[in-house]
Amino acid sequence: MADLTIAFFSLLLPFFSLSLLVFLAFIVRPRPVKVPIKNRHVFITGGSSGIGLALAQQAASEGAKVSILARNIGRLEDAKESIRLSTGRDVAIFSADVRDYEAVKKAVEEAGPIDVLVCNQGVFVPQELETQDIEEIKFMIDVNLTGTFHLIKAALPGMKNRADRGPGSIAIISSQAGQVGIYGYTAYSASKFGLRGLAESLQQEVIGENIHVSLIFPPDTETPGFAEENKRRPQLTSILAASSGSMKADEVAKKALNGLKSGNFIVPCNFEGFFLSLATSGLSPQRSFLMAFIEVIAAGILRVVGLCFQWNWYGNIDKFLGERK
Ligand SMILES: NC(=O)C1=CN([C@@H]2O[C@H](COP(=O)(O)OP(=O)(O)OC[C@H]3O[C@@H](n4cnc5c(N)ncnc54)[C@H](OP(=O)(O)O)[C@@H]3O)[C@@H](O)[C@H]2O)C=CC1
Ligand SMILES: CCCCCCCCCCCCCCCC(=O)[C@@H](N)CO
Repeated sequence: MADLTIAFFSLLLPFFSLSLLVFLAFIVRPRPVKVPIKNRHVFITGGSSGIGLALAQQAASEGAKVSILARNIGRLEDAKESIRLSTGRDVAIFSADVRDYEAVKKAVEEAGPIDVLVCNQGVFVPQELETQDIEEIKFMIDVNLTGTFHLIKAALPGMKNRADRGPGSIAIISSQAGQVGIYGYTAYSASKFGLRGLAESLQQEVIGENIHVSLIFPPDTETPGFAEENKRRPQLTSILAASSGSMKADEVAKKALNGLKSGNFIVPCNFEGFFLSLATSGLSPQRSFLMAFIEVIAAGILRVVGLCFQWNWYGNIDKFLGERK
């Protein structure tokens, strides 16, 4: 018996692991790719604040030609000035509301063919569904989800005709609330989960054009938008979201930029996010056979870890509701 156990661990286990690795190396699709940004046109929505502004700053400092889009022209001008001061480079600014398809189309056409489109604009007003206004629910779906449809549809014709024909990228900023539902985020989570369906389907449609889709999943991030959110966030939302800690906008932007340059489909931003992405890998495309290997090996145990998180969250909800009664 002991001999068999030794044989299993010393011979069979390495053999099976190696076979799995080789198998995955052959089958993972799409193939790995690198998306350069130097001297290329990077178009970032929501680029006047928070994560989008940090992205614009970093892309500009890496030598990209950057365009940013948002509604408020004053804040766009401030962003342009601060990027010029910190990087010495000029960014083009476009004022438009992503909910207005014609306005988006006009801005995108004026900006010229895009190599890397970053859909980062987003609004988040957490509240329990029962008390949240229908208008606010639609607002989140319209800006976060429908707005992203508008952008991609407007940008695709130009992207297909991009000057250098090199690998292009469409990067979408989701949220960890787009990987797991969290109390107070019914509308917001729905808008962010929707982006995943959009991204998974879109990747199959644009792979033939050498365009690569990335979905970025940040945890709570210190931004002007987050400061606003905190003024009215349900306490339970904050308690559950704290399971994943918080990051600075610069750190998230760095992860997002590295993720899209590596052509990764799923881009986690922190330690917890890495495990959350493994636990929710589902049927998403995976370019790296090593990551695919980790996903396969970790699947069972991560389901147990995920259930422990749910146990903890429902415990918190129970406690909180008990205290309120
Ligand atoms: N901060 C966080 O905790 C987290 C944020 N995220 C996501 O990251 C993204 C950026 O968030 P963050 O940096 O915090 O946000 P901010 O609120 O700081 O900035 C939002 C940006 O989006 C623009 N924007 C908002 N609405 C529209 C619109 N209708 N049309 C065009 N532009 C618009 C804003 O400009 P203007 O108002 O002038 O239009 C601004 O430039 C969002 O998608 C968010 O969901 C994900 C996880 C965590
Ligand atoms: C199996 C392993 C599990 C690992 C841990 C899971 C932790 C999940 C926490 C989810 C937090 C959601 C924060 C959303 C932030 C956001 O989008 C708002 N600030 C609005 O912008």
